[in-house]
Amino acid sequence: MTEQVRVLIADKMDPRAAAIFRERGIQVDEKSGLSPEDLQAIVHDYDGIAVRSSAKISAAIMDAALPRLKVIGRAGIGVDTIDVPAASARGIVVMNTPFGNSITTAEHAIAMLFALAREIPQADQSTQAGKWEKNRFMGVELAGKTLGLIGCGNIGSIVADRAHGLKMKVVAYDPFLSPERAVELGVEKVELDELLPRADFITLHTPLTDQTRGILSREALAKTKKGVRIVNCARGGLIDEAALKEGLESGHIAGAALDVFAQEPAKENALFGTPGLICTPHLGASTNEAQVNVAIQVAEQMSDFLLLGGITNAVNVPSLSAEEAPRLKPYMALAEKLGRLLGQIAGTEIRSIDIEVEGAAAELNIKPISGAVLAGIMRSWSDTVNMVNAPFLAKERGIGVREIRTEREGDYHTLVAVTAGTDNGPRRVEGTLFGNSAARLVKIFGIPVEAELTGQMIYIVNNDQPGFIGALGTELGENGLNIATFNLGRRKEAGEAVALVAVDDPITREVAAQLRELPGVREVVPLSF
Ligand SMILES: NC(=O)c1ccc[n+]([C@@H]2O[C@H](COP(=O)([O-])OP(=O)(O)OC[C@H]3O[C@@H](n4cnc5c(N)ncnc54)[C@H](O)[C@@H]3O)[C@@H](O)[C@H]2O)c1
Ligand SMILES: O=C(O)CC[C@@H](O)C(=O)O
Repeated sequence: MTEQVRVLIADKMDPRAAAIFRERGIQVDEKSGLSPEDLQAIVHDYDGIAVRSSAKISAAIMDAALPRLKVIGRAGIGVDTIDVPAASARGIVVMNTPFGNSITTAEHAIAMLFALAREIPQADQSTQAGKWEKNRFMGVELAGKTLGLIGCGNIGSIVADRAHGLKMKVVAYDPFLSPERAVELGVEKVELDELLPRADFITLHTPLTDQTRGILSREALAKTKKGVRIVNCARGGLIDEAALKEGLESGHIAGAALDVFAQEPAKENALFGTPGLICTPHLGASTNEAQVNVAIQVAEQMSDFLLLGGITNAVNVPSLSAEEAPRLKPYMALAEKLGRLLGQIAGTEIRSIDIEVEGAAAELNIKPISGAVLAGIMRSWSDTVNMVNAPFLAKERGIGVREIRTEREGDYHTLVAVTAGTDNGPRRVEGTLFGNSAARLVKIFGIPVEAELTGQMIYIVNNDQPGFIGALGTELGENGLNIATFNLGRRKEAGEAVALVAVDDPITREVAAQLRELPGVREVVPLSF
């Protein structure tokens, strides 16, 4: 009986997420606000964890969730609350919902621009305090001003579009923004050192990475125009908060609007109370529309993965749509078996792996096929490997991986071939699908052998000589091993031959040793699939 798929929603999320999981037959628990310790104590029961930005998913939580946890879904964009390298190393897929809250967050940034320009929160507070300080609040217009965008991806480009509507001039610093895209967006692509002194308003829209941490450092802030106003609705950590405070106090910076902070939740912060500062508690994505979007999207994506194997918006593994998944499934099974065979018979350290797809297979997404090959090969070395962590493990071990696609058809309408580069030369196995679904080995180290790779098998290399098959059958029979299938191939008459024999029970070391003693036998490897 297959086990019930279970998902934990570990943060406050729109109820539509839970409804979708249930509709798709997944059992779901909703437990937000748990301490890391409490979360760690319960995660082992779940195949998936869905989060927003409060629940932090550390390596320790993942370890407590293994071996069951397969996917972590982020109902939002930033995955900085999830230890993604740790997830990759453990074979756990991490997915986000990259577009669901972009408009909402861009609108929050624009709202912050207006709030800064007209000191709306301060004026509101003063008015409601009965002060009527009409002369205290003298604002600036946005029209005609220069907006400096740091980061011009999904959200940055929406902000640019809205800023154009407000008649602002937009300059953008983003090393990954192509000149063509900049033209399309109507923004002037500039270096950071040019943006800082030119911008009347600066708004940040980059992820927090080693390159962007402290991008508005003390030195950078010192280069800004006097009277600059700064908005951060991206990530805390992009601005040096102490330097920002000094800039606000000295009057060099006229205002700063922060939705995000270096430490969150920011219940205390040295910046609080500084003149010109406006804060919101990480509300960028908090609209009904955005929360419905990301909740639906994360639940659909996680369900597709857990139920169908489809992978969308994963940040640590190539995508595989729910439509592609059924077509790729038999190929991935074939690829995994070829890898598994090669991993067991390569005989020495593997230094490189070439994965070739030919004919019908060449029309498919090759990444999942190569991931399955690598997982198959490495399963001989590790129980916890899967197609998510296999590419990382290969890289870690210095194994070069190449993917080769050949459109033409050879002897088979579809073929997957895997060549392992070893100190003993290349070791190549080839396989096909019969009837588009039945995985079959068709060649092993250049010798044609047609075999289903299944269950317990023995791989034997021997001299092609009379009497060998009889002797092998007798030896297996005397050890109580029933032969399920027997597949033979030879390089040439009286030359090197191979046998792949499926048996009903596992082959012990002793039996393998006895088989090695048979006349003409060169190599015996027990296999399991
Ligand atoms: N406040 C919120 O609630 C909220 C909501 C949604 C997103 N966010 C955050 O907003 C940020 C932007 O999200 P997005 O969807 O636009 O992401 P995105 O990936 O579409 O865009 C990020 C842009 O930053 C650029 N970039 C990367 N490194 C850079 C560098 N060193 N210097 C300059 N630019 C660099 C990238 O090229 C890319 O164009 C993310 O940090 C995300 O987590 C916050
Ligand atoms: O879930 C939230 O409220 C914040 C989301 C935001 O930080 C994101 O990166 O998408």
